[in-house]
Amino acid sequence: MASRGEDFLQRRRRWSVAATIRNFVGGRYAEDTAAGFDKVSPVDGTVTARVQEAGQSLVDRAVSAARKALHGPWGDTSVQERARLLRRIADRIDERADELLAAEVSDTGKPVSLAKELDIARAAGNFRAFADVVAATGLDSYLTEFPGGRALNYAVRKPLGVVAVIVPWNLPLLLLTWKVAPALASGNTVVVKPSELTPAGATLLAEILTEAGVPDGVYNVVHGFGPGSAGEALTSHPGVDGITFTGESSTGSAIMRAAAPRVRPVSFELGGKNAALVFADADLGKTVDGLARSVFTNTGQVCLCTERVYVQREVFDEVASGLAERAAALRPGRPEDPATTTGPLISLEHREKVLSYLKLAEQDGAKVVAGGGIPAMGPELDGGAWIEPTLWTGLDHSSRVVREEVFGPVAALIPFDTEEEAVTLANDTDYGLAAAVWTTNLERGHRVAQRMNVGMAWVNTWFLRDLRSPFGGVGLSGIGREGGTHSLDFYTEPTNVCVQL
Ligand SMILES: NC(=O)C1=CN([C@@H]2O[C@H](COP(=O)(O)OP(=O)(O)OC[C@H]3O[C@@H](n4cnc5c(N)ncnc54)[C@H](O)[C@@H]3O)[C@@H](O)[C@H]2O)C=CC1
Ligand SMILES: O=C(O)/C=C/C=C(\O)C(=O)O
Repeated sequence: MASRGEDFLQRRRRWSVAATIRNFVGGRYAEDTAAGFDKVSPVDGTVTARVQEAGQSLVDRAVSAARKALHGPWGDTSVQERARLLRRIADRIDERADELLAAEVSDTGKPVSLAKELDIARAAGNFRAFADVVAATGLDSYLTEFPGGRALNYAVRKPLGVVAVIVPWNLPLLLLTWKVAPALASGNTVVVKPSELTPAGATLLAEILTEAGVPDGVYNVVHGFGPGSAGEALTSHPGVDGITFTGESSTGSAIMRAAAPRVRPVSFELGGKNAALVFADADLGKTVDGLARSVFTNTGQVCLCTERVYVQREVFDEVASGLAERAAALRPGRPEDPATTTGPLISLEHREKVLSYLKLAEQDGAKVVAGGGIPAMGPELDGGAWIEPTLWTGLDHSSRVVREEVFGPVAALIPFDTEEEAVTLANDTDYGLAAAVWTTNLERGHRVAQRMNVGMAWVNTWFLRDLRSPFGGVGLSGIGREGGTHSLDFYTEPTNVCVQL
């Protein structure tokens, strides 16, 4: 085992990320592993770190450490103690926000301004929100009357146990803490497998949790890939009691198969092909602002991003040209440059996927009204995964571009005539994560939002979050809900006690 002190010192260098990113097991960095892989910057294609890949034996050790911690003093902590601990973690995140920011930016290449406002703020916010939720939430109790007697029924929550947390690369710290905070609030221990593309933040969080007083073995990190690597070893591990996952729908299916033999609970937040519905009565200025945010935020790499924009015919041209202007105004560049308003895609491999849809759109007869290719970034940045924000009109609803999740800064704009037609088009998808309705007619806003076959529908806004609300999707977009007490429902098992009086 490497000493904890050495690593802390190494990692305290502001704005730089340690050259070696290691696994964290039982409260310590694990010894060097035989296998490893490079972390490549999406900004310029340079190698920024070497990541130690966990094999089966290290995953075994991580799960054992988590099990041992569950049966140690952590298992006896009260809800109030855990709520206090979560608040200390949030405070420590604030104190080390610059280092987390450096890790997030190095992981993803996203603009510093975005990472600061969205990801780092939410990391602390997630711990505070679940401290509040767990402290305030009780369970049902009933006085049960029956002929000749009465009984008291009440339920107590117990932690699920050892939870595997598998997260993707698009909002790595936000999504990790969104799962780790309620898992710890509920008294579980976790083994985290961050995306192989974004390993730094989860590792730094291990130090922060340890400093805040999280006992050894409660939070473990194993690095690696999915199939044949740490991801598969973890999700198929018999010592894991539940799996929470965010990522692609097909990965969700693979994880479900891994969970099936022992019938373990899963919570899945998967992909989306989210629609925006713009009615002619919408405030078009605000709508185009909102649409631009919903299509282009994080270079379109948020599961909630809009990729289908249905616009009532009489305002179609105005909305299309307004949104195209917004696309053209986005400034790609280095994350730390204050003028930068958009980052690269996560990797050259992901850019290949997005480019394949750009090509397909043209083959399917799309008119490209913005972007459509790779921007010239200059010799320093041309090795990065840059892509132009892209908008299409003229695509048929049957095109794969309109039906499949692209996960980039792209959208197809499609006209409609009636509310009924808009609702039918928006719901004509295998996914069902999010939708946004843009109208000044609030009656219509409520009506249409409620008819959306999704987990989350916004009216005149997008990605406005209350962390107590249910978050998740239907169809290919997921199983279950997280957020507020919905998270506690996943991360705990209630035991009902019935006492005859
Ligand atoms: N929230 C969303 O909707 C997201 C969607 N995507 C989409 O998924 C595509 C692929 O991106 P990936 O990063 O490869 O997403 P992914 O779903 O394959 O990976 C997400 C996480 O799951 C792990 N994983 C993959 N296969 C696994 C397996 N069989 N068992 C256990 N863990 C496994 C990965 O290592 C990573 O930590 C992207 O091009 C994008 O379109 C990616 C990230 C998030
Ligand atoms: O919890 C949130 O506010 C955001 C979640 C976003 C995703 O799940 C995603 O992009 O995968």
